[in-house]
Amino acid sequence: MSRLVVVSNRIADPRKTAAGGLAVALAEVLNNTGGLWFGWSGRIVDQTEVDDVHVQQAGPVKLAMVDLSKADHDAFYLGYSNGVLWPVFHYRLDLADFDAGYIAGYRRVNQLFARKLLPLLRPDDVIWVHDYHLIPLAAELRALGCQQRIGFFLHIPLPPPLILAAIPGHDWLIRALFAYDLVGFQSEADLDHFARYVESEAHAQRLPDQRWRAFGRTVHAGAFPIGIDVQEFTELANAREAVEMYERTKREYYRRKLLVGVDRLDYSKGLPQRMRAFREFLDKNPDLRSSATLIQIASPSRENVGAYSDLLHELESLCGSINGNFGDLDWMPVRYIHRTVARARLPGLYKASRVALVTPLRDGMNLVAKEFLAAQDEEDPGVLVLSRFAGAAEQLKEALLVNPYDTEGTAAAILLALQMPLEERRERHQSLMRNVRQQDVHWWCERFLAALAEARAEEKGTSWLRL
Ligand SMILES: O=P(O)(O)OC[C@H]1O[C@H](O[C@H]2O[C@H](CO)[C@@H](O)[C@H](O)[C@H]2O)[C@H](O)[C@@H](O)[C@@H]1O
Ligand SMILES: O=c1ccn([C@@H]2O[C@H](COP(=O)(O)OP(=O)(O)O)[C@@H](O)[C@H]2O)c(=O)[nH]1
Repeated sequence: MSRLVVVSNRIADPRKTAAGGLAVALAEVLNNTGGLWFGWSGRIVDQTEVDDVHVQQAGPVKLAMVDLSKADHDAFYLGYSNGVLWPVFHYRLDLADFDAGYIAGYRRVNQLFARKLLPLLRPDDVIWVHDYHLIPLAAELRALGCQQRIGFFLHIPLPPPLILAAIPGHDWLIRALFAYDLVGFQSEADLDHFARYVESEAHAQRLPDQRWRAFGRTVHAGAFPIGIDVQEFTELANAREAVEMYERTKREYYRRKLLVGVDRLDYSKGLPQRMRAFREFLDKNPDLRSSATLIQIASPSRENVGAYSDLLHELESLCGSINGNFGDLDWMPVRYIHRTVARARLPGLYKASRVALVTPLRDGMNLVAKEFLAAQDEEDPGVLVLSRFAGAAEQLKEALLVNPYDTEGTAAAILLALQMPLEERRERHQSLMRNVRQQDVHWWCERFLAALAEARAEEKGTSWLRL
């Protein structure tokens, strides 16, 4: 069996449960193959100290990490990855900062990753690169002579061709994808955008079996929706921290029906739109006012990127005005928490809630939607209100699907969710859980790696790949 090499910007120690489902799923394959996980250490150091690779053993898995200088981190992570690619890939051209200096930092860090990874590779390794930070990595590796099989998975959406084409140098970026043997997306919609882009902008030829040929190379592409580790999450739900959280929340809110939202504080998550919909619901349903409370966890994220601090102020002001206008001495409609809540406690909060509001304006997948479902008591389950623009909506069709831009429509769905009879809640939850269980993170991992094993690198030439 070939050794698996995973490359991602962030690395999580796969032995720690707090690391999450992705780390657990990757840990399983990495453990079985004595694999290697390569990425950024999370440390910012002086330019003169950048050269070292820190290697650490985590059970049978080797973690290899590089540090970044402040200039590289700012241009690569804050600048190009999160100031250009993140907003554009989430359809937010208005928030993109096309500073010409960022791309050089993005290329520099991808070249650094390639240079540092190459000596650690073995001839029969299979390499799996994750996410938008590392799109040109395979091309950089190929330029250094790397012949191994390389797959890429994009965790965020891929927008339609004309949005993608607004990125200066978009052709360079997408051409770099042809250095991979397999490119995976979260949804059929993303795959369709890829096909349309490469056929119209790069004049790629569509071949049978989801293969596209351009720039003298053939790439396989497919939709591989990511799931959660249901067993790991169930164990987390039965552990002390989650049980305590459940009991405390139930005790504190025994007179209320709880709605819950758990998101990074990110403009893609539709938080102001969600608050406006909740305000509309309160406004239209005065009789239900004091019986519904929304707990919104907004976990701090990318605070050095301008668009994120604007969002923070907008959200704080909305929550303040809702509580000011609708609250009473014994009831606050919104409990807004601008802090990261430990993953171990979340199942307790989900289980204590009657409704989850997962209403992003765009989302690659959204794992919170699946975690909420997995944490429910199947005899008395809560209801998932889900944006039709989350990748998860392609799979979770029995949720209450909403358009988050439609304030009245979302407010109506909140009412429906709060009043849904037990029988219907059970039926919906049962069919949703069939999907969550079947298409879990192990299914995702196995399908991607099986497709990568089958994907034949049809050309070994590398000269054109010099980006
Ligand atoms: O590393 P950060 O900048 O702090 O951001 C955290 C992660 O956010 C993104 O998550 C995406 O992947 C999820 C799993 O596939 C998916 O459910 C979600 O819809 C996506 O937004 C990002 O893609 C990761 O690289 C970041 O580490
Ligand atoms: O305060 C928080 C907020 C989120 N999460 C976890 O972070 C992940 C968020 O993943 P999702 O796919 O929903 O969105 P992303 O943040 O990756 O865009 C989920 O596993 C959540 O349980 C957490 O542990 N604590």
